[in-house]
Amino acid sequence: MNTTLPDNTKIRVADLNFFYRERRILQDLTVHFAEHSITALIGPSGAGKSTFLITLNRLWENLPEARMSGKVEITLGGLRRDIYQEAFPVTELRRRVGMVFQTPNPLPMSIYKNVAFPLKMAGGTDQKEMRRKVEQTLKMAYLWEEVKDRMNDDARKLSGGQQQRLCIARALILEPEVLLMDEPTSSLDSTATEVIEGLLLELRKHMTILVVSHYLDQVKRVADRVVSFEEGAIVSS
Ligand SMILES: Nc1ncnc2c1ncn2[C@@H]1O[C@H](COP(=O)(O)OP(=O)(O)OP(=O)(O)O)[C@@H](O)[C@H]1O
Repeated sequence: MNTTLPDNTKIRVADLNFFYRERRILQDLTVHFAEHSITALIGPSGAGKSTFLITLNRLWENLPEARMSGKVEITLGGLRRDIYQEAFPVTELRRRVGMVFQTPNPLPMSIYKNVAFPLKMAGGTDQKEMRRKVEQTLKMAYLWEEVKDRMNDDARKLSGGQQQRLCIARALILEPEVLLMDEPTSSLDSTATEVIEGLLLELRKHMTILVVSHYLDQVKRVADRVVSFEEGAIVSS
C-alpha cells in the first residue's frame, strides 16, 4: 500500500473489488480520504456508491453471495487498522464508523431509548451519564429543543426530518471518527435538508464524512471533495 500519503489520511482503500456472485460491482478502487473532510460520492443509480460505503464498515458481510478483495485501512484511535484483518473486531469498527441510511429507521421505542440504544449495547454506562450523553448528542443533531419535553414518546411519531436527525444522533452517540451517510436528505423537505447540511459542516470538525448525494447543489454546498462513480469505477476524484 502507498505509504507516501499525507499524515492526515483517514481512510485508505487499495485494489478494492466487490462481487455479488460472479458480477463485479466495484472495480479496482484505490482511493483515500483525508480526516475532517466531507467527500460527496456521486454518480448514476447502480454505479456502486452504496456498495462502496458498506465496504468501509463491513456491513455487507452477511449478504448472501457477496464477496470482496482488496484492502481497507482506517486510522482509528490514532492507529492505522486493517479493518478486514481477522483480529480486528467488527464491534469496534461499528462503534468508530457510524452510518446513516437514506430512509430514517427509528427503532420501535421511545425517542430517549433510540438515542441511548448503541450506548446501552456497548455496556458500561450508568444512567446519569447516559442521560447526559443523550442530551448532548441530541443537541449536536439540532433536535434537543424539539424533543426535550417528549423523550418518552414513540420515535416513530416524529416527522421525517426529525426522525433523520434522531438517526444521526443515534449514530453520533458513540462518538464515531467516520460517518457514512447514504443519501441522508433524499426523503426530506428543503428546511430539514438545510438543517442537516448545516449539521454536516459542524460535524466535520470532529470526524471524516462520506456522503452519497444525488443533488449537485447540495454537493456544492457541503463537499470538500467530490468522487464520481460510474459502473463500479471511480472516474474522477
Ligand atoms: N444485495 C444485492 N445483491 C445483488 N446485487 C446487488 C445487491 N445490492 C446491490 N446490488 C447491485 O449492485 C449494483 C450497485 O448498487 P449500489 O446500490 O451500490 O449503487 P448506487 O450507486 O448506490 O445506486 P443508487 O444511487 O441507486 O443508490 C447495482 O447494480 C445493484 O443492483
